[in-house]
Amino acid sequence: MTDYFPGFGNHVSTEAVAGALPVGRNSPQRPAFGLYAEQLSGTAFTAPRDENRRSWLYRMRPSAEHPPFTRYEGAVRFAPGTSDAPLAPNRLRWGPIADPAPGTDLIDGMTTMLANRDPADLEGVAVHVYAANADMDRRVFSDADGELLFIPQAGRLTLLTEMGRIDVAPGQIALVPRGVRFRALLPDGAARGYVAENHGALFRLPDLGPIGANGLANPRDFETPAAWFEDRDEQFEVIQKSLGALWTTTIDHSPLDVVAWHGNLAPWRYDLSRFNTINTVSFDHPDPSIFTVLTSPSDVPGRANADFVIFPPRWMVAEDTFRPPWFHRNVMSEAMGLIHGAYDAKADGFVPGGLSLHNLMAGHGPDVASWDGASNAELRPHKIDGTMAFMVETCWPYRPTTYALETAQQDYDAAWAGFPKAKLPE
Ligand SMILES: O=C(O)Cc1cc(O)ccc1O
Ligand SMILES: [Fe+2]
Repeated sequence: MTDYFPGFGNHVSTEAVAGALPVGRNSPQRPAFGLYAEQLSGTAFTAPRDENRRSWLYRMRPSAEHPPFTRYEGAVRFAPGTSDAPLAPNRLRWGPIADPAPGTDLIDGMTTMLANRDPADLEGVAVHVYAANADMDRRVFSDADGELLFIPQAGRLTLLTEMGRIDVAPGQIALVPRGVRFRALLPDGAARGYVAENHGALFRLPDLGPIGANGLANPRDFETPAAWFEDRDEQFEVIQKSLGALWTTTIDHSPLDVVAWHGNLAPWRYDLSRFNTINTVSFDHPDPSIFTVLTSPSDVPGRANADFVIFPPRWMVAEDTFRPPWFHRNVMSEAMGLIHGAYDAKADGFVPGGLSLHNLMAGHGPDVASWDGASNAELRPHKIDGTMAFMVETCWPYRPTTYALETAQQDYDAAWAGFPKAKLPE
C-alpha cells in the first residue's frame, strides 16, 4: 500500500478499505458499507479552478454528530489573544520556552507568541511554539481558524489526521489543512517546535519567474498520506480553535474514521533538505524572497499574507560582497526561528527553539560580531552548513501575546550597540 503520494496539490484518490471510495461520483445514494460522504472545502465553492481546493471524505459517522462545544479551559498559553497595549517599536527576541509539566500533550503544550489580524478576517498569521511530552490519546484537535504549518525543532511528531498518518521529524515540515482533525503522538517521548497558523489564502508554491520551471521547493517532494483510520468506540474529546478561542466537546468515537477520500485539499509533509537553494554566483546578497518555500498571497499583488522562508545550508561565493543579511528596514514584518545550528547574522543569543521579531520598519541586520567577522573575512567559497533557520514574513505587523512580551530577552538591542562610526575623508 502506498504510504504517501508525491506532489503538491494533486488530486488524490485513496481508500484504506477496498471498495470504500465511490467510483465516478462524489455522493452516491448509499455509499459503500454505510459510510457517510462529506465535502471538506478549503476554498469557496466558486474559487477559480486553479485555486479551488476541496476533498470528499467517506467516514464511519458524519462529523456533524457532536454535542455543543463549551470553552476549553486548558492550554492557557494557546490563543489567549494578543496584548492590547500600544506596542513599542522594539526588536524582540526569545529563548526556548521552559520544559512543560509531565503529561503535557501538543495542544496543552502550545504557546502563542505572535499574531496579527483577526482570524475572522480570513487573513493574517500567528506564530506558536510548542513543547510537549505526552501523546494525545482519546483527544483530537482541529483549527477552524486556519491551516497549521508544523516546523519541528526537536523530536518527531506522528500526526494522525482524518486524512492519513504523517511522520515528521526536525528538518521536515508538515501541514494540516483548516478544520482537519488530528491527534499527535511523540515517538521520541518529547517534542518541541513551531507552528505557523495561516488564516489567509492557502499556502502554495511561489511563482518562479525567470528562475524557470524548476527550483526552490519542487512539487514532487511534497508527500500526502494515504487514507488511514481508527475504529474506536470510546470517549474522544474534540478541541477546536474557532474565532481565536479554544472550545471542547466529547463524542463517543474517534473522529479519525475516514476510510477513504479523494480530492486536492489534504495534509502533506516536506523535507527541507530537498529545497533547491538559489542565490548569487556574482555579487550581492539577493532579497531573502529567493528562499521562499511557500507563500500565502494577500489581495495586493506581490505582498504576501505570509511567506515561509528558510535559510538552509548553502555555498556562499559572492565576490566583493558583505555576505550575511545586510542592514535593512522592511515594510513587511519578520518572525524568525531556528531549527538547528547558528544563523549567519547573529553570533549569540539566537538559539534553536528561540524566536525573534523584527516588525515593520524595525532597523535590523547583523549584530556587531557578525558584521565585524563578515567585513573582515577572506572571501573564498564558503559552505554555510549544519544550520536551518526560517522566517514567517507577513504584510500585517505582528502583535506579541502578553506572555511573549513578559518573556522577551531584556538586552536584545545590545546586539546592535557599539558599531564604529564611519570615517569620512577630512
Ligand atoms: O532579517 C533577517 O535576518 C532575514 C533576512 C535575510 C536576508 O539575507 C535579507 C533580509 C532579511 O530580512
Ligand atoms: Fe530581516
